[in-house]
Amino acid sequence: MIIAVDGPAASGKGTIARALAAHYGLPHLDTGLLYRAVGVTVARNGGDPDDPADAAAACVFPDSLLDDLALRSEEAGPLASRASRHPQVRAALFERQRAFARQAGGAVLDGRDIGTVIAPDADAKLFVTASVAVRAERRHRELVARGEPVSLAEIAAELEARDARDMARADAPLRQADDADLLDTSDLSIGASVQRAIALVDARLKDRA
Ligand SMILES: Nc1ncnc2c1ncn2[C@@H]1O[C@H](COP(=O)(O)OP(=O)(O)OP(=O)(O)O)[C@@H](O)[C@H]1O
Ligand SMILES: Nc1ccn([C@@H]2O[C@H](COP(=O)(O)O)[C@@H](O)[C@H]2O)c(=O)n1
Repeated sequence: MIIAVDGPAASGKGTIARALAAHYGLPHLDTGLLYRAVGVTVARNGGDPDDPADAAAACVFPDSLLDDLALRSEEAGPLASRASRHPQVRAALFERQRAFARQAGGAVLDGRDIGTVIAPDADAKLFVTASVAVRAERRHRELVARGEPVSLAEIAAELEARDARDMARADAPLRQADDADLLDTSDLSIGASVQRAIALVDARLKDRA
C-alpha cells in the first residue's frame, strides 16, 4: 500500500505522514529532507541555488547529511525551494523516491509532488493544508522551542513566498492531485488531524477492496 501526503510548508503533512506510517506499519520518507540536503549542500559549496549547474552538482550528498539538524533550520527551507525548481535536481532525486514508494509492502511519502509525479498510482492520497496564519504560528512555536529567534511576521512571509515559488514552478509544482482528499488542519489538533487522516485513508482502501 502506498500513501501519498502532499501539502504546503508547515501544514502538518510530516506529522500526519509519520502517524500514518506508525498506524499502518509502513516505512516513511520525508522527501522534503532530500531537497533540503541539496539546498544546504549548494550553500556549503559556496554555490547559488538559483543556478541550475550549482544545484545539480549538489545532488550527490552522503546519507548522513539527512540527520544533520541544519536541514531543519529556517534557512534550509528557502534554499531547498530555490534548488528544487530545476528539472535536473528533480530528475536526480526522482528514482530514489520512486524506489522507496515501490518497495515491497508499501510506504508513506510526504512532499509536494508525491500524488502527482512520484506515486500517481498511490492507494490513498491526502493534500494537507492550513491557513498561513495557523501554519506560521505552529512553525514559530517550533522554532522558539528550538531556540531559533525568528519573528512571526518573518515566518509568515517566508511560508507565503515558498508556497508561491513551489506552486509556480514548471516542473512538478505543488498542487492537489485530482484524486487526493483535502484535509484542512487549521482548526484541528494533531490528534484530531491524525484521526481524520486515518478515516480518509481507510475509506479509500475500502473503496479499492
Ligand atoms: N494539527 C496540528 N495542530 C497543532 N500543531 C500542529 C498540527 N500539525 C502539525 N503541528 C505542528 O506544526 C509544525 C509543522 O508540522 P509539520 O512539521 O508536520 O509540517 P510539514 O508540513 O511537514 O512541514 P515542512 O513543510 O517543513 O516539512 C510542527 O511543530 C508540528 O508539531
Ligand atoms: N516532494 C517535494 C518535497 C519538497 N520539495 C521542496 O523542498 C522544500 C522543503 O520541503 P519541506 O517539506 O521540508 O518544507 C519545499 O519548499 C519544496 O520546494 C519539493 O519540491 N518536492
